[in-house]
This record gives sequence, structure tokens and C-alpha cells, in this order.
Amino acid sequence: MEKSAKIYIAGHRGMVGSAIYRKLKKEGYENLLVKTSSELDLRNQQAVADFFDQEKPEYVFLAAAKVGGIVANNTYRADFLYENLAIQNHVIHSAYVSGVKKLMFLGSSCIYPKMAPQPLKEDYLLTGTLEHTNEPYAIAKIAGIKMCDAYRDQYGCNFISVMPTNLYGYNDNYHPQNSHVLPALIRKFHEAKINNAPRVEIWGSGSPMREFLFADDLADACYYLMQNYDEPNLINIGTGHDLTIKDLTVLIKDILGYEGELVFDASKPDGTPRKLMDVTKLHNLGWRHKVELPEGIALAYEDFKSKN
Ligand SMILES: NC(=O)C1=CN([C@@H]2O[C@H](COP(=O)(O)OP(=O)(O)OC[C@H]3O[C@@H](n4cnc5c(N)ncnc54)[C@H](OP(=O)(O)O)[C@@H]3O)[C@@H](O)[C@H]2O)C=CC1
Ligand SMILES: C[C@H]1O[C@H](OP(=O)(O)OP(=O)(O)OC[C@H]2O[C@@H](n3cnc4c(=O)[nH]c(N)nc43)[C@H](O)[C@@H]2O)[C@@H](O)[C@@H](O)C1=O
Repeated sequence: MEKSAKIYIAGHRGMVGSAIYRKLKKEGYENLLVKTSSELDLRNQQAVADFFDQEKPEYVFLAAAKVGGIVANNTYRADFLYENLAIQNHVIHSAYVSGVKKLMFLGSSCIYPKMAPQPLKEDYLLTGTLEHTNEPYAIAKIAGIKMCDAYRDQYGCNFISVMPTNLYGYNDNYHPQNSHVLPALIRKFHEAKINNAPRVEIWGSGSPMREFLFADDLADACYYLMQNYDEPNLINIGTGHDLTIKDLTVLIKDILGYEGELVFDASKPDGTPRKLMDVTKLHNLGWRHKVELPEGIALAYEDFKSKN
């Protein structure tokens, strides 16, 4: 990617898009094209086609999507399927029509079968049944991967797909119901601490295992892969380490300095028992994460406090 290249970051106000934006600025890219969802609704096919026709971006990071935690995914099942399919269909097709040189599509670790062997290798895609709570979102993401590959096969487009593990960081979503676990726990322990609440409720059994990557590390990996990866099929992005939700809870509780009790709410879903990424392919290409979980949680908490 030449420093003068015109680069469209779809979803630049989100956690991932804003991290990619910061990374590209830091690397000296000045010609960055961005639009909020009110300026350009990516669900609108004609608006997306017109935008690509007029702006003709050379590179695209597709980090716009309908995103949320386990309960949001399970509650707004139709919206997660429809909106994500619409956004990615319109952006990927218009990128082909307007002659984009390279596009990166962001998927998610939930594309893998619920009971796949661990760690999750890229070739486990479509080898089993998906986790129910996020099946619509996962189906949309799988369609995005297959769309990138099909446009490469039929039209020779250099469209790549990356699969990040669970993410957290600056500009995360801290909504009490719709967020992912890590930002949800930061909010819960922060509020419990300032209100002297005796206990905090944790969803599910605490036994599921999750892997967490700081969003700025993800942006670094995306930039690296945009320069060093030109293959079909997907590539995982993660740390290669995971922990139980219970251990994550204790870690966040300690970092935030909350001293009350934990109560596990079995009426809430556990979701996938484990989804640890196999990052051999990424490591072999020469990229590794830098921010470890305790440091990243402290950074995310500072960001949360500065906005709340
Ligand atoms: N968060 C996580 O743990 C993980 C995320 N990912 C993937 O990373 C990508 C980014 O996620 P993340 O940054 O967390 O999500 P966020 O919710 O933080 O940001 C999503 C962005 O998408 C934009 N967007 C949503 N709908 C539309 C629309 N109809 N038209 C235009 N823009 C739209 C929003 O724009 P605006 O602000 O202008 O409204 C927003 O900035 C997604 O593809 C997601 O699937 C993958 C694995 C884990
Ligand atoms: C990134 C990935 O994220 C989603 O999958 P998920 O990993 O299951 O999502 P999650 O972060 O919301 O939960 C992880 C675990 O944590 C437990 N948990 C405890 N207490 C809270 C809590 O307070 N909030 C939340 N959200 N979860 C909690 C929760 O019960 C679950 O066992 C996908 O839908 C999809 O979006 C996707 O791709």
C-alpha cells in the first residue's frame, strides 16, 4: 500500500475501524476515506455503488458491521443476519465493480463449528454445526469469506478475509445488555465499586473459555496482513492463549479493585464452550501480538473512565 494510496476504512468510528484509522495515520497514510453510517448507510446498495463510483478507493478495510455480545446476537437474530449480509454484499461487490486493488474483510472466530477441536485451525470452517446464539451472525460472516474467495476465483480480485478472536480496547461498546463480556465486566465492576454494591452478576456458568486481543494489536495485524498476505481462504488473528470467564472476571475485579461477591446467573447463555484460535499461520508470517491481557484491561478501563 503506497503512502499516497486512497484507503477507505468502513466503520472508522467503531472499536476496530478507529484502531485501523489510528494505525494508518501513524504509518503516514494521509488519504483516508471515511463516512459515518448516517453519511453512508452501507445497507443501501445504490448509495454504496455511487460512493465507490465517485470516490474510487484503491484499498478497503471492511470493519463496518452489526456487532454485539452473546445476548445481542441471540436477541436481534434477523438484524444480525440481514444487516451484515447487506453491508458486506454491497461493499464487496462495489469494490469489484470500481476496481479496488485489495480489500480486507473482517470475520470472527464464531464462524467455526461449536464443538470443533481446539485450537481452531483455519480449515475447520464448515466442518460442523454452529453455536445457536450467534448462528445468524456467523452465517453472514461465512458468506463474506466465501464472497471474497468467489470474487477472487471468478474476477481475480485480491480480497482477503481475516478472523479475529474476541476483541476489546479503545472505543469499545459498554452497553449493559448488548456488549461483549470484557467491556460488560468493566462497566459492572466500575459501577459496583462506586455504588458500594455487595455483589456483581456474571452471566452463565463462568466455565466457557475465551481468548482476548487488544484492538490496537488487531489493527497492527490487519495492516501487516494487508501488506504481506494475498491468499484465498481465511487467516486467524489472536494471541493463542485463553482463560475461563471466571478467571477473566477475577482478573478484571482485581484490576478495578472491587471487593464484593460474584454471583453466576445460570439463566443467561454460556455460548460456545471454547474458541481458541490456532495462530500458527499468522506467527509463520511473522506477526505476534504485543499487549497482554492485564495491560490491555487497564488501558481499556482508562478509556472507559475518560468517557463515563
Ligand atoms: N468486537 C469484537 O469482539 C469483534 C469484532 N469483530 C469484527 O470486527 C469488525 C468491527 O467490529 P467492532 O469495531 O467491534 O464494532 P463496532 O460496533 O465498534 O463498530 C462497527 C462500526 O460499523 C459501522 N456500521 C454499522 N452499521 C453500519 C451501516 N449500516 N452503515 C455504515 N456503517 C455501519 C458503525 O458506524 P457508525 O459509528 O458511523 O454508526 C460502527 O462504527 C466487525 O466486522 C466485527 O464483526 C470480529 C471479532 C470480534
Ligand atoms: C466476538 C464474539 O462474541 C460473541 O460470542 P461470545 O464470545 O459468546 O460473546 P460474549 O463476549 O458476549 O460472551 C462471552 C461469555 O461471557 C459470558 N458473560 C458473563 N458475563 C457477561 C456479561 O455481563 N456480558 C456478556 N456479554 N457476556 C457475559 C457469556 O455468558 C459468555 O459465556 C458472538 O455472539 C459474536 O459477536 C462474536 O463473534
